Amino acid sequence: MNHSFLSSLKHMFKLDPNRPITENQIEQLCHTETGAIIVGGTLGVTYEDSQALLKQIRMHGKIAIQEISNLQAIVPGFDYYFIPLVVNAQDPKWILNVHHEALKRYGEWVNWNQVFVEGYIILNEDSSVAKLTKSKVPTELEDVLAYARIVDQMLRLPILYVEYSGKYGNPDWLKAIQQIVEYSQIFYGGGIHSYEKAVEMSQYAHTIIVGNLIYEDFPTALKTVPVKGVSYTQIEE
Ligand SMILES: CC(C)=CCC/C(C)=C/CC/C(C)=C/CC/C(C)=C/CC/C(C)=C/CC/C(C)=C/CC/C(C)=C/COP(=O)(O)OP(=O)(O)O
Ligand SMILES: O=P(O)(O)OC[C@@H](O)CO
Ligand SMILES: [Mg+2]
Repeated sequence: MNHSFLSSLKHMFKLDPNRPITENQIEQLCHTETGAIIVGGTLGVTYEDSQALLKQIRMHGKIAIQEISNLQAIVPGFDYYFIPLVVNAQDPKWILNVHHEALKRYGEWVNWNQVFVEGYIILNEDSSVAKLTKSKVPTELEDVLAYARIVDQMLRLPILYVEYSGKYGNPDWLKAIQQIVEYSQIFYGGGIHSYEKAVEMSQYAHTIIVGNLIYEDFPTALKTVPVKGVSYTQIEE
């Protein structure tokens, strides 16, 4: 592991610019021990909504990361940018075509020290992201591990994002992924709806991400963050 910022992240919240949240709720999220706040979603993400979230996160001094999902909504001023690359997408637009388009427009202004590419494996076929990217969702572990090897060993991407968006994943699969990954930081996201689930997936992922729960059960979302000094079970680096 050679990315000190990434390796400091145990937990992150993901705010969807397309969903309503109050200023007070953002303040409460920022005052937890979460490592950073990601701004991103699959559908209906606009420049204005993303910028409004950035402003509020900034007010509370938390690290703000934009996860870019469409070209029209790239907002300058975030601390970091995460660029998804969906390795099981079947629609070529979402493999590298959209990235090519982005770099044609913005390539000369990108500060690469702020950018991390995320190799996404989409594992919930009912999620918006699976439908948008026409992802081929594996049903066998051996296929998942082959995708993980593409991200980790073949492409050497800094982040392997195991994405179950909207559904809790299979901890055995995460454990198997953890056992073969050597380089990438493992992000896990999907269906974390309690502190216990956060602890369970933190055994197998370096970083867990909580999204929908913020909008469905705010008090429980706050409770998924490890308390200062009482961290989740640490995984060996
Ligand atoms: C000038 C300046 C500020 C430059 C900085 C910008 C920068 C670093 C540019 C780099 C150039 C570049 C390569 C940009 C990439 C552009 C781009 C549009 C990439 C597409 C990425 C992609 C494959 C998107 C598909 C969707 C996806 C993977 C989204 C990720 C987020 C996600 C999975 C959210 C979960 O969805 P959610 O909304 O929660 O789902 P539900 O609705 O079901 O809940
Ligand atoms: O919304 P949930 O299911 O928490 O998933 C979080 C994140 O992985 C979505 O990109
Ligand atoms: Mg969501």
